[in-house]
Amino acid sequence: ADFSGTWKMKTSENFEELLKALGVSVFIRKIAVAAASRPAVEITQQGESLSIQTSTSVHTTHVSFTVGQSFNETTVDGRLCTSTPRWETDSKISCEQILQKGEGPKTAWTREVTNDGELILIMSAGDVVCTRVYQRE
Ligand SMILES: C=C1C2=C(C[C@@]1(C)C/C=C/C(C)=C/C(=O)O)C(C)(C)CCC2
Repeated sequence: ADFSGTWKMKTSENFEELLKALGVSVFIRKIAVAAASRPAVEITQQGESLSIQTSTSVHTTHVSFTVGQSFNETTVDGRLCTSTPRWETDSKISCEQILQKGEGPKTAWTREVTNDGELILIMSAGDVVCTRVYQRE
């Protein structure tokens, strides 16, 4: 599947609960929830390699990875981790994360392009699951 595109978020569920599960303070959570309510997501994909830029008013992340190869990124609450993305189906990437330092709930994400051209991001922390749906601009 092709993840490339400029994506705007349509719905988000449990984002604040996800940050809470990760121990983010209520003050920072309020900033993150407000900023993350209007993300600009830019994805370019060449074969197995993806580059994902996620911009908000207070924080922009940029990751590049090749499916099947581990890479360093940060968890959604900003902690360094080693991520291992794999194809779960030919249109869904599942990525397990291992914190590089310290302890915390198990985190992971999946990104999937659906048949009707939406992008679904699922982020988990322990048993809390956040679902965000994007549409191409
Ligand atoms: C604004 C965010 C902030 C934080 C994380 C982030 C970056 C959350 C945004 C995530 C998005 C926009 C995900 C997506 O939709 O892919 C921190 C808690 C580190 C600090 C406060 C601001």
